[in-house]
Amino acid sequence: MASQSPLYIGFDLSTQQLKGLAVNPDLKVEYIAKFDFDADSTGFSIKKGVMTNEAEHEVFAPVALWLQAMDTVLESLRKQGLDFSRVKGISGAGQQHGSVYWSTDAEQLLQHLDAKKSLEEQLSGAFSHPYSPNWQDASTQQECDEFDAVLGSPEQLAQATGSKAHHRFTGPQILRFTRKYPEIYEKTSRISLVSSFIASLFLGHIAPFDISDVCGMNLWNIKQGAYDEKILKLCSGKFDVEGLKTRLGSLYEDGGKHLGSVHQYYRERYGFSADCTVIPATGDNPATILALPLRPSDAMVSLGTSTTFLMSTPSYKPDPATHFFNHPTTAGLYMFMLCYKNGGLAREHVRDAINDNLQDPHPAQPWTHFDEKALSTSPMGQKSPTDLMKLGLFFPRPEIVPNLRAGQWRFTYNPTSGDLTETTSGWTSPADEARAIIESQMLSLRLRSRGLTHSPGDGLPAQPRRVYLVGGGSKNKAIAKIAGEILGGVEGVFKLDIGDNACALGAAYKAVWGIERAEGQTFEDLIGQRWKEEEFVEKIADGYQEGVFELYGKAVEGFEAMEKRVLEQVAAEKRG
Ligand SMILES: Nc1ncnc2c1ncn2[C@@H]1O[C@H](COP(=O)(O)OP(=O)(O)O)[C@@H](O)[C@H]1O
Ligand SMILES: O=C(CO)[C@@H](O)[C@H](O)COP(=O)(O)O
Repeated sequence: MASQSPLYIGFDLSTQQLKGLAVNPDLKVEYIAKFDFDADSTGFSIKKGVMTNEAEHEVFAPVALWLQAMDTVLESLRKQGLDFSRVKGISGAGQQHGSVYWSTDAEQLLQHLDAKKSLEEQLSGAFSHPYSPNWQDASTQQECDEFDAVLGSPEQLAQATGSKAHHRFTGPQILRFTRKYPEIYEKTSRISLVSSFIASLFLGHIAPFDISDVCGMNLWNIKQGAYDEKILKLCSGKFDVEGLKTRLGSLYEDGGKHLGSVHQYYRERYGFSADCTVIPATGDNPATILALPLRPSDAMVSLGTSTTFLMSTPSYKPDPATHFFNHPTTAGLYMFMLCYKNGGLAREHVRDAINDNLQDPHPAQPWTHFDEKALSTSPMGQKSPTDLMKLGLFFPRPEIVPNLRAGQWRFTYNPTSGDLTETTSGWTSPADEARAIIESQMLSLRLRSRGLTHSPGDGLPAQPRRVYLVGGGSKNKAIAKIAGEILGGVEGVFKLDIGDNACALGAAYKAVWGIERAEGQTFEDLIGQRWKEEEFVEKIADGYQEGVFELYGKAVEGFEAMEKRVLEQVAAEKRG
């Protein structure tokens, strides 16, 4: 009977919520539950899932919040009627780079979980530090400078680890931790990523890192398939390098590795069966590319709190401006990524300003006015082809690409003469900014991904075959339309049937593959065979449109010049 078929659970522990969903072997979602950190938690002074210490540019999240979320999501799945004895595999997706610091009691506490108590009640003593640095943290400039120098240059660090040093990457974060909290570091038995933290909860002991998510630490030499000794030496600070190695632990190449059975706690408390196996949880972005059998010519744009641009590719071409990770399931493939801090929250700032300006601060549909403004403004704000283009950067938080302080900059650009002027004249704020912020974000993606796209033939310009939108913002048709105009996509812009749950879905598919694969069968092969295109994806906007795509090609040149100008200005400010 279909209702007795196995189930596979995928969790997504992201910035603003925990989601858990269960799929059957046909890849169909049967159950889904969500815990919104701000709306549903009790006892934490968080905003948008995090806490901040502005003075030191720190952003962090309480680990106990995630335990409360896990208790609640499991309970909610049970209340929906999920029969946990059907679950054969569990995997997860964690916000990338965040680190969890386990106490010396952690293994004991995890091993002896008491089914009568919640996780939150009994794991408070399992952490040497109650907080996990969040990917939005910008406190590690000094450590990043040291990481960028350790192999000679940022280029060489990128060549070895897939990325130059970034504030949020776990290596620089650990080095700062050894300096800010040396006594706590000494009392830390193990360090997990958010992904391996999820797996640890279900295994009842501390799980190894995942082969893809480990690439978000600036510690793993991707080509050598090992930690880089020189970098580990730097990262251990004044402590010994062997101690750091113990805290990090070893890992498996195989993303479908059977880590062990679900812990007794879950069998007693929820009715899981002993043959439910834990498969390594990965990062939220690597999990997102597992939500469909992605082809190397496709692009995914994840419109979550961060905006990320993802491609699966056989080529390893590291560059300080981008990221390469091991592919989460398939040896020989890599994940290419761009990541922006100013994604969803930056768009919300413009949305709120527009709503306030219309004296409708809380409309029933919060995005209606934003969408209407975005769609009624012409591309680049040009009413006629001879008008100047409007270009801007909208960064309420310090940005990663390019590495710039928080701020807003507005320009006009003459695509014929190349004249670029910093001015607000001609701008109607905030109305013009709805289209301008989407254009700004998409132009940056097009600028930085052009080396990886190819012509689809018929004399067409280089562009993706398809653009898939996922994450909270993928519900927005105005964003989808403008994304298609700028990024192209010969077949169009698509959304997954459950677009804002893509990373939980990718994690669940990873569990399906980990358990059901035949000897040597790849993820793409297994998921490809079960994938039902017409049921799982929906075309939401046109992609390549002749004329508009080329107009935005000119805008990309202006955008590149604008970023260069702003970077020079900000560098001059710093010099005083
Ligand atoms: N209709 C919409 N239009 C545009 N953005 C939206 C819409 N609905 C939700 N969002 C955005 O989605 C973001 C959350 O996305 P989600 O993928 O759930 O987040 P995360 O995984 O980072 O926790 C919010 O910041 C919000 O701005
Ligand atoms: O830092 C990165 C990727 O490098 C972020 O993408 C985090 O992985 C958090 O993602 P969301 O919470 O926005 O999904």
